Amino acid sequence: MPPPRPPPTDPLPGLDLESDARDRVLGPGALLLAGRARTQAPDLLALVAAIADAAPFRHMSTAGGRTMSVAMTNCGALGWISDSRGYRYTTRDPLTGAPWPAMPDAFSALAAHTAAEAGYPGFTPDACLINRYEPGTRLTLHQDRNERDFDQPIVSVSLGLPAVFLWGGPARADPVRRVPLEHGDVVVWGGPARLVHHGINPLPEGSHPLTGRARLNLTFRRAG
Ligand SMILES: O=C(O)CCC(=O)C(=O)O
Ligand SMILES: [Fe+2]
Repeated sequence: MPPPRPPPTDPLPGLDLESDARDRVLGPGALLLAGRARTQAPDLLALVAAIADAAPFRHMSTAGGRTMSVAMTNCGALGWISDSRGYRYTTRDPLTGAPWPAMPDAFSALAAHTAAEAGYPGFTPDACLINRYEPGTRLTLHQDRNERDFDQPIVSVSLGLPAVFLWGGPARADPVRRVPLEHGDVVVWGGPARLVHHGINPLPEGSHPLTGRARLNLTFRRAG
């Protein structure tokens, strides 16, 4: 049975406001909010498809000359890119020369709401990186550090195939925990956790009713 509709006065219709048994504190400043985007997922995925029509998924290259296995695009005022000159944020899509597609209201509302639930009120993202993983694709351990203000948290939304999130520490050599992420899960990290190393294990083979052989991840940031 579908979940009951929120009353019409709900300012954020469609959001899953309930806590979940899989909710988990990953460490000081970092929370897994399980399933918070599940109800909205079909709408989010339709918005991703519209964004990818204007700004196609592409495999970016690194300064070292490698091609990233994760396919990426962006929406919002700023988009994260990597090329032979390194990592940075741009206002335009280098592939098309056009500004990145606008961030849909449903995206910013979800990010703001889940950030507030995790203890970061007033989060207004200006960048949403959209990652697409296929089975075998991984994201090696890294810190998100191309943003101006590390006081702003990161909000990360998982859609489609499940994945194992690697959650380390501020130092690269810190022990790494394996955190299963499912469709609709939201991870928020900031404050003392803002520069924790994290990554995604190679995606296992599988097929999801909404995304097929893929996992989509939305990473919301205040970049500028
Ligand atoms: O796919 C994920 O869950 C993590 C993505 C990530 O860490 C990033 O894009 O910087
Ligand atoms: Fe990251």
